[in-house]
Amino acid sequence: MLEARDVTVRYGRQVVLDGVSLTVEPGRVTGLAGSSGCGKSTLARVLALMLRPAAGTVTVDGSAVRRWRQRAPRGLRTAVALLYQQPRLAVDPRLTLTEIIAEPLAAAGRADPGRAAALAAEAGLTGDLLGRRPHEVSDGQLQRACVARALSLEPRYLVCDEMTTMLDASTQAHLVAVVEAYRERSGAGVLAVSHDDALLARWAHHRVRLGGFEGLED
Ligand SMILES: Nc1ncnc2c1ncn2[C@@H]1O[C@H](COP(=O)(O)OP(=O)(O)OP(=O)(O)O)[C@@H](O)[C@H]1O
Repeated sequence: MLEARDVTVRYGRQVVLDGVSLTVEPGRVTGLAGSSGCGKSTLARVLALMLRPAAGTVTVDGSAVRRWRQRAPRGLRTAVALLYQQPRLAVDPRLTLTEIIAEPLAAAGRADPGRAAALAAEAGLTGDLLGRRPHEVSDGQLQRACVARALSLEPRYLVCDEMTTMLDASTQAHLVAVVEAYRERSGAGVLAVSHDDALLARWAHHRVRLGGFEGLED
């Protein structure tokens, strides 16, 4: 289980999360909804070990997180993958899509071009796109590469923060299907953050609304 308990986050004097708790179970999709600015992305970053909360705890399959971002132990860092709304902010613009997808495997000393190619194909990237750099592809194509990259180290949890919000309906459906296929074969848990209630109604096993109705689930 990926769990945030009593998490508080402040930006300066603004309290963005005040004692919030949320769990993501293996093999299940938790939907996180809530109005704009209520702190969904902040909670997503805390759960992806990218942001240290001012108070509260995060545990990954029972291991308490004590160090964050690059200081977190590799085993914990790679257990949770984060997908953002804007893929252009998440990639090195100098790399080709193949290099972007292969990067985590190479960094882990497990370079495997065949696996990177298979992930790219599963994410719907055709061969002609793989040698291109981010500025030569669309947002949807770049997000496909980010999804392939996120799956490369077989994370136990995926945090999808408005992963498909900017994309057309068919790309959205395909990327959700790729994440779902991965979840079903790996047993990974998914946190799907979205302001799109219709998407969460289709995708999530249960939904949590942040802000005002904290803890209310359906
Ligand atoms: N790095 C930051 N520094 C200061 N304030 C921030 C920072 N990041 C977010 N905030 C503020 O914290 C609040 C919560 O932001 P957050 O992005 O977590 O909300 P959200 O629910 O994901 O919103 P949206 O649905 O619009 O993406 C907002 O008021 C935002 O302005």
